[in-house]
Order: sequence, then structure tokens, then C-alpha cells
Amino acid sequence: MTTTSNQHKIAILGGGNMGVALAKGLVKSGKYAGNQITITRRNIRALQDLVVQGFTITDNNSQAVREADIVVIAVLPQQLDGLLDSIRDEVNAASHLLISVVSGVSVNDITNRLDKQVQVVRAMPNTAIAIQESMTCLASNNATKENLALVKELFDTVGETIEIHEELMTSATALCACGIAFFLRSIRAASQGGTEIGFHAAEALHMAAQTAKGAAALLLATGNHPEGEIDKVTSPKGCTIAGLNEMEHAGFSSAMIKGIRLSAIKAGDLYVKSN
Ligand SMILES: NC(=O)C1=CN([C@@H]2O[C@H](COP(=O)(O)OP(=O)(O)OC[C@H]3O[C@@H](n4cnc5c(N)ncnc54)[C@H](OP(=O)(O)O)[C@@H]3O)[C@@H](O)[C@H]2O)C=CC1
Ligand SMILES: O=C(O)[C@@H]1CCC=N1
Repeated sequence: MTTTSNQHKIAILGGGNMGVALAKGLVKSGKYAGNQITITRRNIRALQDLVVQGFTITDNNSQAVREADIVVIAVLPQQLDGLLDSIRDEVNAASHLLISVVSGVSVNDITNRLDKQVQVVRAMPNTAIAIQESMTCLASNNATKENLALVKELFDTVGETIEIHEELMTSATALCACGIAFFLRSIRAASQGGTEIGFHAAEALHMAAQTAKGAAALLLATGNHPEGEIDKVTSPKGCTIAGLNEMEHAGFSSAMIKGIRLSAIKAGDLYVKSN
């Protein structure tokens, strides 16, 4: 495939949280139209709202694969083998490009299950894909440079992309895909603190979220190290260092590090091959 990605027909197999967020993000980017994208799931009633946005919805994976050239696999790891078994006859190694967002499943796992040397690119986005702010990690051991570039172009429309070695995909899952939940929980915790010191819940949440956005934007815009930016906030004998040290005594950094390590281990164990 050498043409640009927005000329392709895309089938997203598994219209759950990630599949739908991807579909919406692609259309929101303005580079894809709803009518280029088919979304499947077994309970298609849950996708009914998407029809008005121009998406095709169906529970027929085989037909969706037949009519697409880019096939995104977005089911849970424990649902993968059943799905692959059901589309095996439709997958054409010469004409299809597979993109898998399934955590803990390697390119080889997919080609072995399909028993076809189809090109597979693994993509690990996060849910900010719905607003074009994903950090998406990409890896493949069998896709051509052109097809990797095609997938990069597709995910570049919905955030930032980085190409990594496939063995780091489980780490990327923990840091970026699970990571968004870790940062969301810290914002929630900050807002709870904010309410305890005088703000209504909604305003505390808004203030905490904008503060977190500012912190991330500072690092991305300047390239500065977080500790350098923290040093600018912590006045001697001041209230910031008092709060920060209290958090560290309670294990703040350690909790984040341990959580990310456990997530990465778990991400590597999510897929158990079925017979
Ligand atoms: N959520 C996230 O933030 C991220 C998730 N991922 C990965 O993306 C994948 C999907 O996760 P997520 O969206 O959260 O999970 P969901 O459970 O929300 O979505 C999975 C979807 O797959 C559908 N499905 C299951 N079996 C089939 C089938 N045979 N044919 C068609 N559709 C099917 C389910 O619907 P139904 O039961 O109606 O068929 C469901 O809607 C996972 O592998 C996860 O590891 C990766 C990065 C981030
Ligand atoms: O929690 C999970 O297993 C999935 C993978 C990454 C984000 N959600």
C-alpha cells in the first residue's frame, strides 16, 4: 500500500472503548470521513448512535474485512483468537494491512493464529485519541517501511506517534495506554484535596485539570526536566516544598513507579492462547 491512508477503507473490528475512540478521532481530525470506516461488534445496538455520524456498523466481521484494506483489531486479548479464527478465510496477505491495538499480543501471535504472513503493525494508543491527543507507540517486525509510514500517518492525525522495538510494547502499554488513567487519578486526587480546602467539587476539578495541563505543556514546550520546573515553584521554607515532601513521605513517586511496573508485567500476561 503506497497511497495515503485517507484513501483507504478501514474496518475496526471491536467497537468498544478504544475502537470507537479511534473511529471518532479519525473523523474529528478532518482527514477521514465516517463512510470510510466500518465498525463491528457483536452487540451492534450499542453502536447505533454512530450511524448518524456516517460510520457503517455491522456484526459481520468477514464482510467488514472483505470490504476493507486496513483492518484494525480492537478486541480484548481474551477475545482475539475467536475473532482471528472467524476472519482467517477473508484475510488476504497480499492486500490487507492489519493494525492491532490488542495489548500483550505480538505480531507473530497474530500471523501464527491466522496461519498467514499478512503484515501487522501493532499500535498502542490511549483514550485521548478521541480528541487527537494520543501518545501512540508503533511497532512491527514484518511490515514494509511504506506500510509503517502509512500507519504512522494514520495515528499522527490523532496525536503523537513514536516507533519502538516490539519487545517494548508491553512497557509502552503501561506508560502510555494505562498511564492516562494514572494521571487522571492524580487529577481526581488533587481535586479532592481542593474540595477539602474550600472549592466546590466541579471548580476544584477544573482547576486541577488545567493545572495538570499546564504542567504537561510546560515540559513539552520547553523540553525542561520536571525537577527544574519544580525548583522554580518551591520557595525556601515555602508551602510547595512542604506539600511535596509530605507526598513523598507517603510514597507518591514510589506508588507511581510501582504501579507502572506492575502494569507492564500484567500487560505481558494478558494474552493466553486458546486451542
Ligand atoms: N481502553 C484503552 O484505553 C486501551 C485499550 N487497548 C486495547 O484495545 C483492545 C480493546 O480494549 P477496549 O476497547 O478497552 O475494550 P472493550 O471491551 O471496550 O472493547 C472490545 C470490543 O470488542 C467487541 N468484540 C468482542 N468480540 C468481538 C468479535 N468477535 N467481533 C467483533 N467485536 C467483538 C466487544 O463488543 P461485543 O461484546 O458487543 O462484541 C467490545 O465492544 C484491548 O485489546 C486493549 O488491550 C489498547 C490501548 C488502550
Ligand atoms: O487495562 C487494559 O488492559 C487496557 C490496555 C491498556 C489500557 N487498557
